[in-house]
Amino acid sequence: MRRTVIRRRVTRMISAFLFQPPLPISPKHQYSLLPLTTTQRFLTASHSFRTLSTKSIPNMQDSASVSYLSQREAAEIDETLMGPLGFSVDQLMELAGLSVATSVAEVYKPSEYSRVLAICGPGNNGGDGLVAARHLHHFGYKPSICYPKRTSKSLYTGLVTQLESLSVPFVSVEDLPEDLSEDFDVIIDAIFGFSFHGAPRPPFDAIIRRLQTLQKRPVIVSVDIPSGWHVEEGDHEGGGIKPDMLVSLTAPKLCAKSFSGPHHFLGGRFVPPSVAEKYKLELPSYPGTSMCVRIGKPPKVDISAMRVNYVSPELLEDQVESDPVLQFRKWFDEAVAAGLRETNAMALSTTNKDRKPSSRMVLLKGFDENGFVWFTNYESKKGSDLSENPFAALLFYWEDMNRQVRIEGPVERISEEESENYYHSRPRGSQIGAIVSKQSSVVPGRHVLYDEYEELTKKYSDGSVIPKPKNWGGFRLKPNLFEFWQGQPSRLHDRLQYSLQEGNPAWIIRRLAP
Ligand SMILES: NC(=O)C1=CN([C@@H]2O[C@H](COP(=O)(O)OP(=O)(O)OC[C@H]3O[C@@H](n4cnc5c(N)ncnc54)[C@H](OP(=O)(O)O)[C@@H]3O)[C@@H](O)[C@H]2O)[C@@H](O)CC1
Ligand SMILES: Cc1cc2nc3c(=O)[nH]c(=O)nc-3n(C[C@H](O)[C@H](O)[C@H](O)COP(=O)(O)O)c2cc1C
Ligand SMILES: Cc1ncc(COP(=O)(O)O)c(C=O)c1O
Ligand SMILES: [K+]
Repeated sequence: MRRTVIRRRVTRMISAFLFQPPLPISPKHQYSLLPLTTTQRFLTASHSFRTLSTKSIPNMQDSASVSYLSQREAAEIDETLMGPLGFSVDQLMELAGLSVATSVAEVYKPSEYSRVLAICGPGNNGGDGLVAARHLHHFGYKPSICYPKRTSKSLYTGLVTQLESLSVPFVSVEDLPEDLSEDFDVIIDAIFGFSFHGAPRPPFDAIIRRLQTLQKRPVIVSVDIPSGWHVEEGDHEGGGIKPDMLVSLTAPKLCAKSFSGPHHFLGGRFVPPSVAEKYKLELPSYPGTSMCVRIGKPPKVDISAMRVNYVSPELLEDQVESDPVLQFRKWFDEAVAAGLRETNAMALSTTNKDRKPSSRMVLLKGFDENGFVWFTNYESKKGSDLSENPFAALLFYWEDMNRQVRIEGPVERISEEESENYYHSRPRGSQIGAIVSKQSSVVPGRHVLYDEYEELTKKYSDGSVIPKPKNWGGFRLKPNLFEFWQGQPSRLHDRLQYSLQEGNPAWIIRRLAP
């Protein structure tokens, strides 16, 4: 009985919130937003063995636009989340701080940027900084905290205790080193958030002045608002801090429009659709299980300076299998166990009769001592290359494991029966796709494929057998050469090559110079 009354009251509160007119957000507050680029994925690559990153590339729909909030809207959303929508401040702060920590980890790897100073202000922005520091500690960074104006609320004393229990040092303003660049790689600016107003008061005024003079290092990561900036007008007087990274929470505030640093991220993956609808919020979708998403323009990168230093266990002659197929099995299984996506994706290189090479990705569908099998259209470019020159090279790159495998050898078609069996094991849509696609031929437009696909889908909607096109089937490459490559520091990689000599079934293992 009581529960029904409460439920009714909550329902009323939520609908009151939903039907209240939203504050207008003008179209000029919509800015463009780009999906995660290959470059960013490259930059986020770590330096040793990793397990699967759950990140995926956001689709193009995400790149429409992003809305900006006024100070009033930000405060109103905050109240709504913690009122009718049932969140507690602790929860939001935890998620906000985690978003900040994951954004930092996306761009600044602990191997290069381990020494973090979180400067925390008196409000919730400061609380976000304390939470972020705790997560960064667990991510492998070495955070220190400067928290000059503490509050006695249990949420904050709890956050301080948690950090102290991790032996995270607290530094007073007076004890901060003269030259911040000597002791720190990253500064988390968690001084003021969206409730900042007026001019900064001591001791934060002096701290902000010090941040204004920083050059390249340490980098500044501002939480929600670059401290000292006007929440809506930004750095309106000029000369404010120039953060390298801004992590906007919930949605960017108007000041973020004048942020010109290289890394703008959005965090706070907790906005329910009702809030987004009411405030007409255009927000990007968060990729996979990520707590943050890059917004704004992609960073300018110096391509010539892009490199990853591989660190891996050594690959030694006496540790590998004498049979390369077994060695491949071992690495393949390890890549699968590490959760890599499409472990069976491989580059297939062929040449035509004029010795012109061409490469494309295909999926490995089976391998054993008889060879490595993939499926395709026999009348495709690769199919015609292989009929002109029945030799090919396969290449696997398991990036997260710093491993590459090369396989070369003659190629032949598999039996019709094998191809039939495999074809009918595929999803029916892909079977129809194979009929529709005269692979590698010119198509006047997507609609041509789609129309035929629709037609055939109808035709086979009764569940009857979809006949395999004659020109679709498998190839098998019988290896006569393997190379197992393991990335190592200073480009001194391990390369173990397996080759066969005429008339001798035993594989010869040789180390090649990297
Ligand atoms: N969904 C959300 O919205 C979420 C919001 N979250 C976070 O909360 C932040 C907003 O927090 P907040 O409201 O506590 O305000 P914030 O700006 O941290 O500090 C206010 C303090 O600063 C002080 N102060 C103000 N001006 C000053 C000055 N000139 N010089 C000196 N002091 C000044 C002010 O004192 P007062 O002036 O009131 O005496 C008060 O003590 C938001 O930006 C985001 O980071 C996330 O945690 C979760 C999700
Ligand atoms: C990861 C990945 C896997 C692919 N797997 C296959 C495959 O197994 N068979 C296939 O015919 N095409 C596959 N494709 C498409 C090919 O890369 C290629 O576009 C197509 O086969 C036409 O190549 P061609 O014109 O050189 O013959 C795959 C593409 C990618 C990116
Ligand atoms: C054109 C084409 N054919 C075949 C395949 C292999 O698909 P399946 O795994 O269904 O055999 C792919 C995979 O990407 C493909 O793109
Ligand atoms: K801040």
